[in-house]
Parts: sequence; structure tokens; C-alpha cells
Amino acid sequence: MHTSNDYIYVLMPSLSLLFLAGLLGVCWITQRRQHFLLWLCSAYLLTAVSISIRSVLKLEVLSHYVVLVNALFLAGAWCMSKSFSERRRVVAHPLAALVLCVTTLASLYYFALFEQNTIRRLHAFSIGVALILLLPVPAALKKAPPRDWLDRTLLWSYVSYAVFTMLRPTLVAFFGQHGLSDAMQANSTYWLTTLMSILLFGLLFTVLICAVTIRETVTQLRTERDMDALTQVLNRRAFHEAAQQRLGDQRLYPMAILAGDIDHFKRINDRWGHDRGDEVLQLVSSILKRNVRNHDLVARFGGEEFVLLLTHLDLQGAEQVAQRIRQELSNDKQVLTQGPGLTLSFGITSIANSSQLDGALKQADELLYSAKNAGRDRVHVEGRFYPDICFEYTLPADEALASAT
Ligand SMILES: Nc1nc2c(ncn2[C@@H]2O[C@H](COP(=O)(O)OP(=O)(O)OP(=O)(O)O)[C@@H](O)[C@H]2O)c(=O)[nH]1
Repeated sequence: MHTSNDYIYVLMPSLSLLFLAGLLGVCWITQRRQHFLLWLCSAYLLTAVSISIRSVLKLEVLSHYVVLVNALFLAGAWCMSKSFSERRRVVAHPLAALVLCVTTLASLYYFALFEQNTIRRLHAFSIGVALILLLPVPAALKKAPPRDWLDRTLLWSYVSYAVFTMLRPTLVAFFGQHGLSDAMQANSTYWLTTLMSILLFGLLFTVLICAVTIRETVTQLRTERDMDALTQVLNRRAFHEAAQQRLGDQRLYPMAILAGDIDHFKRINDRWGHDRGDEVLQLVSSILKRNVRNHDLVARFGGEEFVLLLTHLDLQGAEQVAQRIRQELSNDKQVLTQGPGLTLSFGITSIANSSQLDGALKQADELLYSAKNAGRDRVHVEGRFYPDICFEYTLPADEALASAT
């Protein structure tokens, strides 16, 4: 007969698992797209229920509940396997898991009620659980190893848990004082090893998963803070931060600032609709990104205005980049299928140190607007003479766009 103290003692691992399940549930509420958190939470819940029933049931009645207790445990193992496959983005093999569950339960039922062989029963249980856990592992190992050390540790901890589960009866038989002879007792070496391993690995997985989730949340927030949501290039604030870093690195000079603006963008919106206007912005930013190198920066400063910081490039090189971008944009017929091609105007200036950033941006902007005033679809470069003309290239473009609709 268990005393109330005994119950607290035997239920402690289950309560700890329930606590960890709660923690994962809270993590999932903050990161709902991370389904692996919910699967792991379910795994802990099912395992906790299964081991608490197993811990409090008297030995005489345990055999009658063998299917229920082990079905819960196997379902928990399947949820853990599913959680792992979701995390590593590999197939979970649900059908194979179902076959393994049914086979394991049938063997357990047979060894509990017909042959009454405890050792075979324990081996059947361990092998069944381990195989379910190992289902997604071959595909996960075939993929390139995770670059992040937290994910790598998670992968190998999971594999170790599965292998340890499979070997547990053999290890206890080998090292345990009574071998597996008393394995069905709630205070046997086998059962304590089982509880402790579930708890320790459960704790390890939770710590790793929580760390991974926190890190991913921070990365996501940083991306949302730094990137323009529509075009996936830097926003103005992030550009200033990144540009200060680049400008502090002497190896990246000479550098140039390009300010670019889509010509007559308002008309594109008016004639083709705002959604098509958004597609044009995405097209332009993808062409800009395609035409820069690793250390360069591309940013959207708002509306249809883009700014680039080009490293290892003098004014002449920067002008060539701008002309290449203009050429690529005018050739593109994917977004605006009819009418005149898209055009961009550019202002280009050099920059010699980080204290010049605001001045260089202002100068590039002035050059850009002198290019606009000179008729658009052109590049104005610092140090060159441009006659101070104001040529409003309105009527032909209007007519051309109108004829395209
Ligand atoms: N589709 C879309 N339009 C935007 C967005 N942000 C700003 N705009 C529009 O961009 C247009 C900018 O118009 P203007 O500043 O007159 O510039 P423009 O028509 O390109 O004329 P120029 O620059 O002088 O060639 C406005 O109609 C804005 O509503 C956006 O995110 N998506």
C-alpha cells in the first residue's frame, strides 16, 4: 500500500514533466508558427500521464492496464518524433509509427498476459519506443548538419535519447544490482533509471528548445526592425547603422552612395493599381540586390526611393552599376507587360569617411533631383557639370501609360 508520501515521491517525475510541458506550451503561445513546440508539449503530457498511472498502479492490476499505459507512452514517443521531424523539416512517417505502435502493444499484451515474460516485455517496449523515436533520424542525418550549435546539440541529444531508450533494459540487466528481476516494482533500478532518463533528457530538450525559440524570436524581431517588409531590403534606420560600420572599415574604400528613384511612380499606381505598384517596388529592389556585392548595402528610404552604399568602387564604377541597373529594369517586361519600360533616375556621390554620411546622402539626393529635373531616366554624378534646366517630361509618358491600359 502506498502512503501519501510515497505518492508524492513516485509522482514527482510526472509533475516535473507536466511543468516542462507547461513551459513549452507558453513558448508555443508566443511562437505559434513553431509547431514542434506543441508536439513536444503533447509528448511530455502523454508521457507524464502514462508514467504516473504506471507508478501508482499496484503490480497485480498493472497487467490489465498494459495496453492503456503503454499506448499513452507510445503516443508520447510519436509526438516527440513528430516534434523532432518538424524541427528538422523531414518526413515523420506516421504510418510506420502506427504499425510500430500496434506491433509493440500486441507484443506487450502477449508477454504480460500469455507468456508472462518480464524481460521480453521490457525489451519489446524499449525497442518499440526507440524505433518510433528513430523514424525521422535517417532523413535528418542525410540533410546537411545544422550550422547552429544549439540545433546540433538538439539533434545529437535526441539520437542519444533514442539509443539509450533502446539499450536501457540491457544496461540495467548488466549494471543493476538485481538485474531486471524486480523491474516491475515501482522502486526497482529499472523503473528509477527509466524515470530519471526521461526527466533528464526532458529537461535537456526543454532548455535547448527554449534557447532555440528565444534566439529565433530575437532574430525575427531584429529582421522586422531592420528590413522593409514589402521589398526585403534595409530600411532607413538599419541602413544608417550598417553604413556606419562599413564606413569604419578602411579596407572597403573607395565607396560611393547611389540615390535612386523610380520615375513617374505615381502614374504607375494610378494606371495599374497599387498592387502592381508594389510589384514594381519588389522588382526594382530585386534588381538592385542582384547588382551589388557582399559588402554593399541596399535600402528603401521610403516610397519609391532607394539608396545604395557601394564598396570598393569609385564614381566611375558606381556609374557603371547604375547604368547596368537601368538597363536591366528597362528590359524587364514581367511586371508592366505593356507600355514604356520602367525607368530610374540616379544621383551618385563618393564618400570618404563616416562623418560624411549625412552630407553624402544629401548631395546624392540633390544630384538625383537634378537628374529628375533634367528629364528623368538618367544618372547624375558628383563633380560633373549639368546645365541647370528644368525639363518636365510629362505629356509623352502620360500618353504612353494611358495607351497601355
Ligand atoms: N504601390 C505603392 N505606392 C507607394 C508606396 N509608397 C509610396 N507610394 C506612392 O508613390 C508615389 C510617389 O509619387 P511622387 O513622389 O509624386 O513621385 P513620382 O510619381 O515617381 O514622380 P517622380 O519621382 O518625380 O518621377 C505616390 O503616389 C505614393 O502614394 C508603396 O509602398 N507602394
